[in-house]
Amino acid sequence: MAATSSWNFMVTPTKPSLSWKLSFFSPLTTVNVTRRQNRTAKRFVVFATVFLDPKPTVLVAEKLGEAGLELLKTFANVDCSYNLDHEELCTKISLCDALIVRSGTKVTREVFERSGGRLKVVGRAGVGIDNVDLSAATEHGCLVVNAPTANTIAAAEHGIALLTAMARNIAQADASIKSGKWQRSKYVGVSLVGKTLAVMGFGKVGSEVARRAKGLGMHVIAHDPYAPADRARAIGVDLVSFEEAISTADFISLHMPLTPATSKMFNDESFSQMKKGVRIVNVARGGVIDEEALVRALDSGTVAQAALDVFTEEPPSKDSKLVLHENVTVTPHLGASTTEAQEGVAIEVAEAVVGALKGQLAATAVNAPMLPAEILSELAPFVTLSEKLGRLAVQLVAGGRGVQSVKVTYASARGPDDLDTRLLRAMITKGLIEPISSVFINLVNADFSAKQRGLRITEERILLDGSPENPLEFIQVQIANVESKFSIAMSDSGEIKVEGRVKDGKPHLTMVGSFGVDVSMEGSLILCRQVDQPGMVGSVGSILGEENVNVSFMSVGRIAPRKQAVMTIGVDEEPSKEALKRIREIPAVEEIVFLKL
Ligand SMILES: NC(=O)c1ccc[n+]([C@@H]2O[C@H](COP(=O)([O-])OP(=O)(O)OC[C@H]3O[C@@H](n4cnc5c(N)ncnc54)[C@H](O)[C@@H]3O)[C@@H](O)[C@H]2O)c1
Ligand SMILES: O=C(O)[C@H](O)COP(=O)(O)O
Repeated sequence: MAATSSWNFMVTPTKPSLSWKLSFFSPLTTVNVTRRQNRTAKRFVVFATVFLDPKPTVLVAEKLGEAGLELLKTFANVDCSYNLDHEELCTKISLCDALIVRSGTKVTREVFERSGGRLKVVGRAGVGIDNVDLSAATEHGCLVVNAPTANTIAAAEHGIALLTAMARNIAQADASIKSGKWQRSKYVGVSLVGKTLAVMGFGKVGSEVARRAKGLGMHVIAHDPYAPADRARAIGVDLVSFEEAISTADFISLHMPLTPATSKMFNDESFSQMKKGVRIVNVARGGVIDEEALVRALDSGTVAQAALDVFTEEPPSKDSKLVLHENVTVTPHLGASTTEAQEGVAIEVAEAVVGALKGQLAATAVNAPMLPAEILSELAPFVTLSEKLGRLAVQLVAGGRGVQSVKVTYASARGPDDLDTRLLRAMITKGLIEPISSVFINLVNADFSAKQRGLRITEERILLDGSPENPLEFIQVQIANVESKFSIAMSDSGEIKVEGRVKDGKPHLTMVGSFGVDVSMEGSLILCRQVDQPGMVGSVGSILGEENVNVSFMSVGRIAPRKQAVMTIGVDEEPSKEALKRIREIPAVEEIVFLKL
């Protein structure tokens, strides 16, 4: 399928509404024309808006590099309004075809609602789209594009800047001398050379931090259950388990995305496993740290110092104990803020926005539709099944050599010429990559993104007898050379294996490892391996009930009565870590895993 084939996000010419828009004179000037004013004026406005100024209007709501602005101006009217409050943004938005922001502007559902359908593209000049309501964007037919690569080096350099500044008390000493003091003995620092740095998350930024830290003479280890071990080895870094990384490091630098699995990953329990006097840098996302637990760890001396660029809430409150702590160095989310990176993201996002306004599908599109409706109708449930199988398989990975080798098996009665698997492969890739990374996958970038991460996807077909009426009988996804958090998920030949089918138009999980199950793949799942005995459904169900987690179904499959069993529980809400811990502590429970579909 061609990348630019018909898709839903197209820009239509400006239509004047009751509030007449004089886009001919100034893109964002609104003039209210009363009904008593003469018809000629109205006709002129309509003519001017639609015919004399066919250019789309782009609202740039946060400072954007000059090169990006120039590029936008070749194609659109550009309005740079950098300090709009939410109401001002909502008021302006109905006059705009595209909006460009960084992380400081909240693009809420209300923004899409009040755009009255005119807003067609939101460009995020950076990686994270936590500030954009993606579901609302998609529901309103608005494409979201980002700039995922241009600020990587800037973020890595900022990580190193914080690491060295923290070790030598630069910020504290600077403040001290400016307040008239000369405190040489108070600000004796620690050396970096020969110390162990644990890089948590070995993706684009993490690997660049590791490379630079090696240059400073540090011993660098990394934890990333999904990164290819050979890529780490190539720059002299060993991939180790979470426990080994945090318990052996003198310095810890965080570079994983904020996901349900990484949220508050650094908490009382993990701080207690760290070396006393450890130093922590965070240029990833504030939410990966339990900030109250970090204050406790700093007060007790478990953590000697922290250097933070990102916070759970930005800006943090003025009386934040963490920010005001004397052993903490802070910057206001400056990781991407270099002249060079901002020029880079400006060009990257401007190209994507202009392309989108022309109706092209950018490789950096975050919520792009995967296929035209006519093809989707037959494959739709298999498309959903593919993504969910990918999501499920990757969430079962615990470590090993990284997610490098994935085999997909399609069982179908249709011959290879009648079944184009490109879309299904792209959806499996989406499912495998998105839960663990800051990259968003669409049909254009799926194969490239997989290759860039060192992920090799091989496909195999099983030709079944029978009627080719159904496109596919089942799809199987296997990840080789990894360990699993749920031992049952390992097949007899040592891969993580999940298999699914479409039943009554809905995706169903039918196999986990070599264990047959049959559950609808909706919401989220808890898989629980246990000794088969009476009362288990009740015990688990009541813990979830007490935690206000709604159960959509529970099913138990077992090898033989009173032997091993697997309970599959569908849940509408995400159980807290505490709830999962309580279930894990039920004596008959052997292992448990929560999977977000
Ligand atoms: N402070 C800033 O201004 C700034 C700038 C750029 C990026 N960032 C942030 O830095 C982070 C990393 O960005 P990136 O571009 O390198 O992303 P990336 O997707 O290239 O890398 C993220 C890595 O984290 C790994 N990972 C996922 N879950 C993990 C887990 N549970 N434990 C350990 N590793 C895990 C992934 O396998 C991947 O290799 C993101 O949160 C991003 O938003 C911040
Ligand atoms: O997600 C990102 O790209 C970084 O966190 C940078 O955000 P910023 O563009 O607001 O500096």
